[in-house]
Amino acid sequence: MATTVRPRRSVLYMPGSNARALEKGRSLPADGLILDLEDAVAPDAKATARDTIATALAAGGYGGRELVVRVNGLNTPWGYDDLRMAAASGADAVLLPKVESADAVRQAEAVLRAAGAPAKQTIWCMMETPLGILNAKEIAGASPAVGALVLGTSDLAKDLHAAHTAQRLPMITSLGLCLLAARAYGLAVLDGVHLDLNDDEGFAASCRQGRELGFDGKTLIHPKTIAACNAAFAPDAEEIAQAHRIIAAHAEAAASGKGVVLVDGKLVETLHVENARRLVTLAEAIAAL
Ligand SMILES: CC(C)(COP(=O)(O)OP(=O)(O)OC[C@H]1O[C@@H](n2cnc3c(N)ncnc32)[C@H](O)[C@@H]1OP(=O)(O)O)[C@@H](O)C(=O)NCCC(=O)NCCSC(=O)C[C@H](O)C(=O)O
Ligand SMILES: [Mg+2]
Repeated sequence: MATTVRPRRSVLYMPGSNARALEKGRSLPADGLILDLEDAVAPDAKATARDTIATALAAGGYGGRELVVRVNGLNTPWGYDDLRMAAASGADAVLLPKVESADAVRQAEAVLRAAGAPAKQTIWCMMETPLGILNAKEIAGASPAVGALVLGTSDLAKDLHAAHTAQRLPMITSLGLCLLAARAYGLAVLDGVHLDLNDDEGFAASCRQGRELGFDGKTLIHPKTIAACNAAFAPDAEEIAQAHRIIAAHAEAAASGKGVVLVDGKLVETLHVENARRLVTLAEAIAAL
């Protein structure tokens, strides 16, 4: 199954009610920006924030950053208007909050398409309730329009009555189920936010853990965390060099009729070459940003 190679190392939430943040997003080194209408925006500010986001996206200037609008749910007074604005906004994707079923995805998709959303606009799903996590597979496969699963570990911890711990053990089952569902359907998958902005060490550890688990990147709440996140989710120079060694050694072995070869003492088969190619492609995409 094809896996995305678009870099999504760092994806920053920006409250739609904060015009300064939306302006700042044009120059921040995040791979993606989530222009938020949901939890970061107070009820009284929702309608104004919707207009602010529409105006900011129409003005452009965001370069190659992937632009995502997080809407309110269709069970709220704002959901339909949010989806209609997002459909016409030029955003690359629309992020649905608290998704719990394939039907919820299809209902939102119908509203988007009726409002003229372009076919290339994808749907991202917040995975942040116990029922949503249990239905991760049906949500991931709900429609070809689904492009990514995004972990909402704050809402999830609340609903699970779980603690935010350094090792994130209370989250591991949910993270794993979402990763399985995303990879099974060839989707991108992004880790949740780290809430403590004074905890650089804990943030770095959660990035490392997220990458080791297989996440494409992490969602963020503050610009000061972007650089560390980008570094954590990018292959480093040694990984890239090793990937090239694997590709070259396997090609040489194949030319002499062998299917396997040792590189740095480790067995290399076709599957390792596929992984090495994915890594090199990602590194090239990052370098091209
Ligand atoms: C957390 C904040 C409220 C802190 O804001 P502030 O006090 O303004 O921070 P600073 O003074 O340190 O800001 C320095 C400059 O950076 C800009 N800034 C800050 N945050 C952002 C941002 N997110 N995007 C863009 N720019 C930002 C400030 O404007 C300052 O700029 P300058 O004027 O040039 O000095 C704030 O960071 C914030 O609001 N963060 C986002 C919060 C948010 O979106 N929360 C909702 C998403 S998280 C979530 O819901 C996850 C999920 O659903 C779940 O359940 O887990
Ligand atoms: Mg949430």
